[in-house]
Formats: sequence, C-alpha cells, structure tokens
Amino acid sequence: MGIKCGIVGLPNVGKSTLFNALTKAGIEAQNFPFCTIEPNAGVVPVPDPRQDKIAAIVKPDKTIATTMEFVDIAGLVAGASKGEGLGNQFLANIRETDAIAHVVRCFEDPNVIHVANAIDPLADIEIINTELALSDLESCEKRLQKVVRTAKSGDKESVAMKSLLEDKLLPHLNEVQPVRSLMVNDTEAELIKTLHLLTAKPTMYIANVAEDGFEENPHLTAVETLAAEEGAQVVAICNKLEEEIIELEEDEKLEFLETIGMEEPGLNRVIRAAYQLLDLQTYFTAGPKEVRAWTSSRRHRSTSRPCHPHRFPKGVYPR
Ligand SMILES: Nc1ncnc2c1ncn2[C@@H]1O[C@H](COP(=O)(O)OP(=O)(O)OP(=O)(O)O)[C@@H](O)[C@H]1O
Ligand SMILES: [Mg+2]
Repeated sequence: MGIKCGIVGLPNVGKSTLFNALTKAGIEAQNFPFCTIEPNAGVVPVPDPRQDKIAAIVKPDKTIATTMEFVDIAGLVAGASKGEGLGNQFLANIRETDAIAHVVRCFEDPNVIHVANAIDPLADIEIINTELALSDLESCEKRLQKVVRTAKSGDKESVAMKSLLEDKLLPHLNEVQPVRSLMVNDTEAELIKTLHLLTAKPTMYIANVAEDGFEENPHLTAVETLAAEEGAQVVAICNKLEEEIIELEEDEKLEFLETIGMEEPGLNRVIRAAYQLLDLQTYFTAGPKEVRAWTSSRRHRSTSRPCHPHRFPKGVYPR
C-alpha cells in the first residue's frame, strides 16, 4: 500500500545519515526486490517482536515483515515557502508523503556546520514549521480564491470549503499553527484531506543526539517539552552511531549493543514510531511456508477532535 514517511529538517542535521542507516537496515534484514525505488527513497521492514515470537513457534521457511517507505528529503531553509534554496521543489516532495519525521539537531560538534551557526533546536523547529505553515497558507489562499466563485453558484461542497477556509484554516495558519492541531469534525477532516496540506500530516520529532547525549541533554529536553505541548512524539537517537551499528556483522552488532546497554538498534524505535504515527495496525498470517505481517489502517473518526491527536500519554515516548 506504499506508506511513505518523509525525513524533513534543516540542512546538515543528520537526515541522510538516518536514511542510510534505515535503508541499510532494510537491505540487511530482507532482500527486497524494489528496495531502492528512487535514489532517495527506500523500503524498510517494520521490526515487530510479536512476529519473531510467532516465527519461533511456527518455524516457517521465511518470515516477511510489513514495510514502510522512508524518503530522504533535501534540507529546507528559511524562505523555502517563497522558493528559497529550491524550497518549492522540496516542499512538493514533502507533499507526497503520508507522515513527517522532523529531524532536529540536538548534538554539539564544532566539526559539523550548522546553517545558523548555533545549536538551538527550538529555533530550528520554528523555521521548518513556519515554512510548512506558510506554504499551507498559500495553498489555502489560492483555494479560497477558487471556491469563492463556485460557492456563489451554490455548489454545496464549495460553500463548505469556503467557510472552512475562512473560519478555521486561514486564521489558524495565519497564527503559524499547524493544521493537525485544529479541532475539526469528520466532514471538515474529509475536506482538509483534499487540500493536501503539509501541516496536516502526522508529524514526529527525531532528536539527533550525540553518542553520550541521551541523558542530561538540554537540547533534547527542550524538544521533548515542546513536543509534549504539541502532543507530538519524540524519538531520541544518535544517527551517527546508528550508521556505525548497521555496518557491523549480526553477532558483532548484538555484542556492541549489549556493551552500550541497548536492546536493539535505535532505528527500530524510529520505524515503529513512524508506523504508529500513521495509526496502522498489523495482523499476521502464519503457516509452514511463511509467517507474514500485514498492514491495515484503523483510523476511525467519530467526534470533533484534532486532526492528529497524540497517541501516547504525555511524557511517555517510545525511547
Ligand atoms: N548524532 C550525530 N553526531 C555527530 N555528527 C552527526 C550526527 N548525526 C549526523 N552527523 C554528521 O552530520 C553531518 C551531516 O549529516 P547528513 O549528511 O546526514 O545531514 P543532512 O541533514 O542529510 O544534510 P543535507 O540537508 O545537507 O542533505 C555528517 O557529517 C554526519 O556524519
Ligand atoms: Mg542529506
């Protein structure tokens, strides 16, 4: 079904490092016929301990995980929504994704250039979120111009869209608030879908920390605090370390993970969090030939609620 998660962020914050680790993990874990779809997109198996348990009982010829596609998108800069730094092209790439993994630099390293010359994750997040909101604002303004005309002729959907744009979307975006935090009912949610807005996509933050940056890291704390306010998830991970781990042979990997006190590669948390972000559900089929995981969507909307409410109790992140 091709679920896509875009890796988004400022330039040089570690997006490709994460992508490389993710896609190498994919290739190593399974031999996919279409593993690399485009130079910057890769299919990744979703690790699931339940499937491992089933496979241990059934002992099938092969085990097939369910998959997700990750897309490494070029870095955005301030002014991207006005075309700065090929911004329009990159924003169009984001538009094609189902969810956003927003990589934020939370590591100090004088050897790695930061586009703003300062490590300030909240400022970085604001730049990206502002560009996405401005881009949506422009899309909504354009759409309003169109529907104003069609609404005059009494077209029911145009009338509904016009009031949604005027009363809800434009005021919200003018405050530089993401559409995913807007309270909407089912009908409005369906209309919003047709606008393909960037800030309506479910979003999580990937805090890219230093190898020793998981504890007492004020940058990470800042991101976690902001995310909790937004009801978003944070996955703290050292992308550089993940890239190194993925190069190791399987037995070396396990030994290395044990020495650094990790049960599994941090990548698994990224993949699982992305999967949860899309509110997907896995079911399994098992037989002597194969144990296979399948994906189905379980999103049911009933009452008025934010476009994408948080799915974790506040302060509890899949770390
Ligand atoms: N956690 C980390 N600690 C230290 N260095 C890191 C970490 N993560 C990434 N780096 C380094 O940061 C540099 C930039 O990484 P990368 O190329 O992945 O960034 P990017 O976000 O893809 O950049 P661009 O937007 O320009 O494509 C690389 O030298 C990489 O090794
Ligand atoms: Mg890159």
